[in-house]
This record gives sequence, structure tokens and C-alpha cells, in this order.
Amino acid sequence: MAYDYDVIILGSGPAGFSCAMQSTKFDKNVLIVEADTSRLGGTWLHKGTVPSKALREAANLIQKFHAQFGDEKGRKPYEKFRMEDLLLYKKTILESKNKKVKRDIIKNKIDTARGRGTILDEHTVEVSDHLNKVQTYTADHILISTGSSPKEPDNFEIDHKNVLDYDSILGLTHIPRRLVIVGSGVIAFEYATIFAALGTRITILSDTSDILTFLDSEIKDELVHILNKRNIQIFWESEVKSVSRNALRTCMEVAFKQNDTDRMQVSETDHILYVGGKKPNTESLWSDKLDIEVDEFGYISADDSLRTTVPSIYAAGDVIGNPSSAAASFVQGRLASCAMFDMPNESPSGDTPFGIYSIPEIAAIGLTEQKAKEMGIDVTVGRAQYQNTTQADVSYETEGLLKLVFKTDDLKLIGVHIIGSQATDLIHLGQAVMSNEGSIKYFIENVLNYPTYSEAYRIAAFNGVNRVYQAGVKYKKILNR
Ligand SMILES: Cc1cc2nc3c(=O)[nH]c(=O)nc-3n(C[C@H](O)[C@H](O)[C@H](O)COP(=O)(O)OP(=O)(O)OC[C@H]3O[C@@H](n4cnc5c(N)ncnc54)[C@H](O)[C@@H]3O)c2cc1C
Ligand SMILES: NC(=O)c1ccc[n+]([C@@H]2O[C@H](COP(=O)([O-])OP(=O)(O)OC[C@H]3O[C@@H](n4cnc5c(N)ncnc54)[C@H](O)[C@@H]3O)[C@@H](O)[C@H]2O)c1
Repeated sequence: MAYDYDVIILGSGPAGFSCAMQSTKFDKNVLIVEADTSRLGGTWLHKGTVPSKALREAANLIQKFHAQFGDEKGRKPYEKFRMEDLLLYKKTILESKNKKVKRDIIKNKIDTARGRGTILDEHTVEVSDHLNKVQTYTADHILISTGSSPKEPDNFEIDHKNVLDYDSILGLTHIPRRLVIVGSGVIAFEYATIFAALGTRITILSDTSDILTFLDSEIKDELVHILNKRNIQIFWESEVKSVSRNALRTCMEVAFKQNDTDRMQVSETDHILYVGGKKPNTESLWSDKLDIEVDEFGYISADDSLRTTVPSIYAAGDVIGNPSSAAASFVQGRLASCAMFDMPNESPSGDTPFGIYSIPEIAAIGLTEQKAKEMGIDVTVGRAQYQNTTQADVSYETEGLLKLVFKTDDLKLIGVHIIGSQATDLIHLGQAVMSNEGSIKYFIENVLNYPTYSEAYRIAAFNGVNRVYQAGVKYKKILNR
């Protein structure tokens, strides 16, 4: 049977966009259905990745400027800089990024339909636009890449004015003096450090006794140390009891209890940011006739080819759950296209890096020292403080740590953990060495540009080998390996 399209893609975020682009390169006819009638790009371009990074970039510049040149009148950044300027900076970046995405879509002859898509059967999608006009399209394959939305809290309301989520915080028109953040995942630390850089006093309410448990413990210690320096206060094992407005003091109040105690604590603030996780956008997305399997949280089950339990329907990006990042979604969208059209493809081999865009950034790949030891691997570590690199000197950078984890017997690199400027870029040097099964000798034997933060790899490698070898014979031994 002839269908209207080779593939219909629901959602124009990174998963949908990369599936569309790859499919056109296979000469396939593609339709993207996007529920947002005014813009393409999803959380990636409008609510998450790019807008938060644009704000971060501006805040980081302000923090650096402030640290290096100070303020003769002792003013806080929020007294000198206006949110309007930051929003304008973000807007300019988003407009330019938007144009590029639109240009790619037009250039590659990808059709778009604006409206909410619902899958009626294995090959049919119904699109209902904002005027309730309904149109039906058919395709050989369907990709679900409808992403995710912010979770709502159980016992208070997000009004998007005083109480914000990761979407509405992007519309703040002023830099708040005080911000209480409820939640302690990646988004919490990104926004905590962005606003702290602007002078906002930050309080984080975490419902757990630990944060970002996947981090190497020394990197986490360094993060906590930096948060302390920025006066970011964390209340552990906290449960929010109520959120209300104190009209008399013209502020918001968050009442919470810690560690199951009866003592109620109250934090006064200008705004509250709730970042307690995300939920997949799968509600009423397909007909009951279709047996698309989901897990207990509603995330779609997909195999290694991103195929769901209905063979003509694929799913990629946040709708399938972890790692829930734009980085992973781009790869998954492309792999889904390769699988649909029987094109050879390689799933990413080796370890996957991650990046957290706090200020400073955090990035890692491979095993932590703790995990490697638990697995019984004989490992040694090498460390470099950023302040020992010349780049840090010239950039006035005093914070940062790069840690290498390698096998003691053959110096093979099995983990890299970084907190500091450009960590999310730097990690890819470690990734390249690891994916080639290389050893830390790479950083000693090869010329690295100078001055760069990459020098930290060389310093950490020397620090590591110095632990392994005895003085006197060490360099001869390294060369003989
Ligand atoms: C604050 C924040 C910061 C982030 N920072 C980073 C980062 O620095 N690096 C990183 O890698 N990741 C980051 N992420 C995560 C990243 O944004 C997401 O993982 C990524 O956008 C998911 O891509 P996606 O294609 O699955 O969906 P999305 O980008 O969410 O796009 C889904 C699209 O589907 C549309 N849609 C929904 N339902 C329908 C329907 N029924 N019919 C048609 N269309 C529909 C939506 O309107 C939306 O446009 C961040 C997220 C947030 C919230
Ligand atoms: N750099 C990146 O790649 C990047 C950046 C931002 C977000 N993301 C992705 O977006 C997703 C969502 O991030 P997130 O930080 O919102 O969610 P998350 O699920 O990672 O973390 C939410 C945290 O909030 C806590 N929490 C939930 N409800 C709470 C409450 N009522 N009180 C106190 N604490 C509460 C949870 O215990 C959890 O630690 C993640 O999957 C993340 O990977 C990625």
C-alpha cells in the first residue's frame, strides 16, 4: 500500500529533528508534526537546553567580569545588570538558532504540520490544529519524539508568577534577590549557579540526603565546596509542607520540615523554582488499539533500534527515559532512521559522556574511582588542580579539578572526571583516548597546545604515574611499556 510519507515524526525536538535530517539523506519523504503552532525545536530550543545555556553564558560572563574587575561601589551584579539585557541576549541566540533549524527543514524539503498528533493505527496519524481542524496522514513508519514536560509538585501549585518551573523561569523579568529551589537534580544546580552568579541568594531544598549520586566523590566534594563559597545553602531531606504569599512582608514563604522532625522551618524568598523531575509526553498519544508498551513511569519501551512493541512505530528522546538529554536524543533520532530504512549504523561504542552546565561545569566519562574499586579493578588516580595550569592563571580561574582513573598495571584510561571551566568540552579528549583503548601515556607523549585547560590532562597523567612508579626508574619504565 502506498502511504503519504516514508516517515511521520511526532515532535520537532532533537530526536525528531535528527531523525528527519537523516531520513532525508536517505531520500525519504518526511513529515514532522509539531504541537506547538508557533515554533519548532521543543524543549531543546525553547524551554531547556539552548535558552538555559544562553542565560548561563551571560551569567558566567558577568561573574567573571565581576571577579576580575570588581565593582568600585561594591554593588551586587543584580544592581548593575538588568534581566532585560540577559533576556535580550537569550532572545538573539534563540532567534538565530531557530532560523538555522527552519533553514535546514526547508532546504531538505521536510514537510511540517502544525497541531497535536495522535496515532490512530500502525501507519496513520491524525493532526488536530489550534482551530480543531483535523487532518489525517499515513506513513510506512512513525517516530514518537514528543519529549517530556515538567512534573508538578504534589502539595503546592505552580502559578508561573511566584512559583516557577524550568519553563516559566525563562520569562523572569528581573533578577531575584532570593530564590528557593525545590529539587536537587541537574536542573537545580544549573539554575542555582546561574542565579548565584548574578548575586541571587539561593536556597536548595533536597528531598534526599545526597546529590548527583552518579558523580565521583571528589568531584562532588569540590562542587559542594564551590556551592558553599557561593553561599548556596542546601537543606537535606526536606519536605515542603506549604508555599504561601506573605502580603505584609511582600514575599513568598516556603514552610518545610527536615529529616522527619516536627520542627517547621520557613524560608522567605522572592520566587520558588520547582525542578522535581520530568514526565513523558505520552498522554492520549495513541489509540487503545495499539499495544505500545510503557514502563511504570509511562516511558515508552524501545529496543536497541528504538523500535517499540509495534514494529512500524519507533520512539526516541525523552519519551523513552534516561539519559534524557539533547545529546542522547540527537543520536537516538538518527539511529531510529537508520533502523527504519535498513541502513547500516553503529550504535555509540564505549562509554557515554555526560555534562552538567553548572558554573563551573561538570563532565565525566567511564568509571568513577569508587565504582572501579567496587568492581575489583586495581586502579590508580591522577589529579590536576586547574590552578596549576597556565590557562587558569591567565583566565583568573581559581577553581577546578581534573581526575583520571586508570588501571595500575598497564596505565589504561578507564575514567575521566572534571569540574571546572570548559569541562563539557575537555571531556571529549578523554573520551577519544578511552575509545581507542589508550593509556594516560597519551597525555605525556603528545604535544598539547599551551596554554590550554587540556594541560590539566598532562599534569594529572604525571601525577598518576608518579604514584605508580618509584622515583628514579619511573620514566624509563613508562617508556618501556
Ligand atoms: C532546563 C533544561 C536544561 C537542559 N539542558 C540540557 C543540556 O545542556 N544538554 C543536554 O544534552 N540536554 C539538556 N536538557 C535536556 C534536553 O532538553 C532534552 O533531553 C531534549 O530536548 C529532549 O529531546 P526530545 O526530542 O525528546 O523532545 P523535546 O525537545 O522535548 O521536543 C518534543 C516536541 O514534541 C512536541 N509534541 C509533544 N506532544 C506532541 C504531539 N502529540 N504531537 C506533536 N508534537 C508534540 C513538543 O511540542 C516539542 O516541541 C535540558 C532540559 C532542561 C529542561
Ligand atoms: N546538562 C544536561 O544534560 C541536562 C541539563 C538539564 C536537564 N537535563 C535532563 O533533564 C532531566 C530533568 O532534570 P531535573 O533536574 O528536573 O530532574 P531529576 O529527576 O534529575 O532530579 C529531580 C530531583 O528533585 C528531587 N525532588 C523531587 N521532588 C522534590 C520535592 N518535592 N522536594 C525536594 N526535592 C524533590 C528528586 O529527589 C531529584 O533528586 C534529567 O533527566 C536531566 O538529565 C539534562
